[in-house]
Amino acid sequence: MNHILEVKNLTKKYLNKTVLDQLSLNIEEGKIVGILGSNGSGKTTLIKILTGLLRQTSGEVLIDGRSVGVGTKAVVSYLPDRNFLYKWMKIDDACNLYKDFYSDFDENKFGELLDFMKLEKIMKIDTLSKGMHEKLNLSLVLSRNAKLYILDEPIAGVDPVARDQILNAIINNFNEKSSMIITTHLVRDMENMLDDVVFLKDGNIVLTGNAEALREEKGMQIDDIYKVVFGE
Ligand SMILES: Nc1ncnc2c1ncn2[C@@H]1O[C@H](COP(=O)(O)OP(=O)(O)OP(=O)(O)O)[C@@H](O)[C@H]1O
Repeated sequence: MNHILEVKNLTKKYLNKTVLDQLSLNIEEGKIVGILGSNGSGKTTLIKILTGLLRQTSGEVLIDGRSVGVGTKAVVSYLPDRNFLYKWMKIDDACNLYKDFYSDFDENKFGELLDFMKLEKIMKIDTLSKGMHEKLNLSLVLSRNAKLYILDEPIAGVDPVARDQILNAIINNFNEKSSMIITTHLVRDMENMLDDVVFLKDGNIVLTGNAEALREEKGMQIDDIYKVVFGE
């Protein structure tokens, strides 16, 4: 069994505050893994370390067998939890930016995803609604032929119809030779697409496993387990 991601004893401190505490985690190739946690549990901090935007205080992260750096950034396609495109752009400019930046960007796939999302290349970024922004960002990220996709809160703040469309796009475009990490606290909407789940609480993994096995073991949906773990 190959691991696309290996995290060993990962700790991140901001001054004296420990945000990730000796975290260890392996993710197998071909899996969609949900990192589930309430606000402030450390999800975005973990993702930023995996994508090289933040440096850990201690511990090791290997992606596809390599430490985080230029090499791993080339094989990771990352959807941040905020908009990353310039307001003056049209969707077509965003497409060209991605094409220039990432050799694995598939323009045809991007065109198909835009059609699916009912977006057009002539649209200006600053006229898009929040849901349309999320759909565009996701279309760009999914159009790369990456080994690992990391989606930070892909459906936060979008309406239920847009949510379904986004989830369908993720499921339909997931290539089983790649792997995906999705952070969310909207567990009910996402649990059916997750192979494995990791519950992150105050910087610690408090529960992890195969989603189906956990449902059987606990006799509950992952969403209900989440409510028990996080006391909602
Ligand atoms: N630059 C920083 N300096 C100090 N503390 C920080 C910094 N960034 C994050 N934190 C703290 O680290 C903790 C974890 O934050 P993080 O953003 O990783 O959580 P999260 O699980 O992604 O939460 P959310 O769901 O709200 O995005 C929080 O308590 C936050 O206040």
